[in-house]
Amino acid sequence: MPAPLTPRQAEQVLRPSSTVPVRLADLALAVKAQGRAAHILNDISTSAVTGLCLDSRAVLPGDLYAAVPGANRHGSEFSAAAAAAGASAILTDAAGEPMAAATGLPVLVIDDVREDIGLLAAAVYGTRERSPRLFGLTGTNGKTTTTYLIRSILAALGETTGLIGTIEIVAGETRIPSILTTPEAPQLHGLMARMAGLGIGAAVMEVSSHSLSYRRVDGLRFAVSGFTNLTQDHLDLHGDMEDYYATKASLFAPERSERAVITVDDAWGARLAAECGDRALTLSTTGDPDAAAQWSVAAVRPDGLGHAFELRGPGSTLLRARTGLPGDFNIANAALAVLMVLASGVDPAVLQHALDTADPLTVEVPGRMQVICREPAAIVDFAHNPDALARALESVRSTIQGSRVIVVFGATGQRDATKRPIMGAIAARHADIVIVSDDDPHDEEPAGIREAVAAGARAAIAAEGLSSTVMIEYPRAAAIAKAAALATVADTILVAGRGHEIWQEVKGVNLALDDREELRAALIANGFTVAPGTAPEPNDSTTEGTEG
Ligand SMILES: CC(=O)N[C@H]1[C@@H](OP(=O)(O)OP(=O)(O)OC[C@H]2O[C@@H](n3ccc(=O)[nH]c3=O)[C@H](O)[C@@H]2O)O[C@H](CO)[C@@H](O)[C@@H]1O[C@H](C)C(=O)N[C@@H](C)C(=O)N[C@H](CCC(=O)O)C(=O)O
Ligand SMILES: Nc1ncnc2c1ncn2[C@@H]1O[C@H](COP(=O)(O)OP(=O)(O)OP(=O)(O)O)[C@@H](O)[C@H]1O
Repeated sequence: MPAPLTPRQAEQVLRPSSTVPVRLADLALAVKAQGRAAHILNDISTSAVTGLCLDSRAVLPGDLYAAVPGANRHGSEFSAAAAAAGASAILTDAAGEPMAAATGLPVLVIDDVREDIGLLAAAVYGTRERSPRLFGLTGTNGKTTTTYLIRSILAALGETTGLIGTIEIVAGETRIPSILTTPEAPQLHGLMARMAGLGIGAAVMEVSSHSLSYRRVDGLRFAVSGFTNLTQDHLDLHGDMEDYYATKASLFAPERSERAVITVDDAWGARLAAECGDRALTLSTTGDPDAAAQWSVAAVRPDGLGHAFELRGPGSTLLRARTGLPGDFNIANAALAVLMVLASGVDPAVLQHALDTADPLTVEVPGRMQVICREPAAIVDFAHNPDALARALESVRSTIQGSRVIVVFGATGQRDATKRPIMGAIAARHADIVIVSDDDPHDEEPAGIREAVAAGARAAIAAEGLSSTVMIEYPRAAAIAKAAALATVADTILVAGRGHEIWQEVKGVNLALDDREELRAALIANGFTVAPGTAPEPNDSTTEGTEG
């Protein structure tokens, strides 16, 4: 496995090949124009910057290093490191001023760096003038899958599209694994400028609730934003569902998103649609004839591993589509992708032609309902919250008499602990054999996490009279091996929670672990024939494109 790129190498490949220097004084004026204070220390009238960066470890020569207060440290503690890396100036707040000024570099001091970081990143990279047409996806589940589907439809329409999300960042020939689902504002604006420089006309990105909380998408204007669904997740950050909703909903503010496509299958979607008014297209995927939506999924029928369906819109508008992706929820993702492309202004007849001729909704999404073997059916999926796990388990249940569902999963350490027993109970309800193992324990003791998940499963079995069996197996590779050893050809194995991930973090150490590889090897060891891998994966090296 090639070594991961260093933060500086990653920064280098995600930036535009050149930028016009921007004077610090002009950046100060941009902040003041918003009615906020700004002053410059150690100034020389020619102070100018060619990039913006939030991390001293990624600073490139000529950058403005943005030193923000974090959960652990104030970024100004890294001022000297940023200066040593070649930063031309530092952007910080009053608390960061002394350490930043001590470097002798010019320092732009403003009240709250995160509040203006989008504005400043847009100014440094000129993204207000030149940026790809942007599609944004938010919601608890389905963002990654839907971004791949949109990109695939746009490719079928002859368009090259950039991609930013949990799995990877793709900008032309550059393709690198992601650190964050939604990068920080400076990197996003740099990427937009890079893509524009490469002649990439559209970009599709996941917008996490963290990114909205941390103002990472500030200064971007989305042509179309889409909402998948909202169920429990990230309550460690948001505290309650109301805050989680309000954060997600902020993507759809008129100054941020021109158009919206909102799945109204849950009450949160219905509320968001009401708040968006005319800017939103609404989508119902439940088959409920009384659903109040402009577009609805109808005439669903199984087609290979996936489904064919119709999208019925206002008047007699009709689009026919099919997706080869397993899982009922992928109908919803596919429908949302189609409508987002439609909402971007593509002619319905042209879109229908692309859907009919290129099968764009059958693209493989790494680690999302990824089929490793057909007999037994063995699937790796990223489901790592209660709703996703329930829906993934429901959708893999075979109709073969006597077939069992075996699930392997765990829960992440140092994240929303309330999910653990809930997910255990869901597994006990939907699977016959529940093998509880580790996810990313991070710094938490793994035994306690496993026990909390298993306790939820056992409690559900006792309370609901379920017949499922619960066992604890670790490390995760052993749990996967156990599942393969227990399986017969009629059974289904679902390895849930880690999807495309290739590193497991245990107490600060990254251990190589790829569920797909472990599952393949375990199945082969038990005499089963596995499906060949099809999707090329991003690796930790990158090919750079030529800017046009
Ligand atoms: C909880 C969270 O989101 N934290 C983010 C936050 O970190 P922090 O406040 O702890 O930062 P800190 O460690 O105190 O450091 C303060 C500042 O010093 C800088 N620093 C730090 C060390 C150094 O050597 N040099 C340096 O410049 C840091 O870049 C930071 O700006 O600011 C950092 C700088 O941008 C982020 O990298 C970091 O994301 C961490 C890595 C993270 O794991 N975030 C996750 C939870 C996240 O955002 N996830 C969502 C998806 C969630 C989902 O849907 O599953 C995402 O969009 O990725
Ligand atoms: N529309 C959906 N509704 C419910 N569950 C879904 C939906 N789409 C996908 N899932 C489930 O959620 C998992 C994650 O899917 P995906 O990566 O597409 O979503 P995501 O929103 O990007 O998730 P994350 O933010 O956690 O990366 C899938 O592996 C699948 O189990």
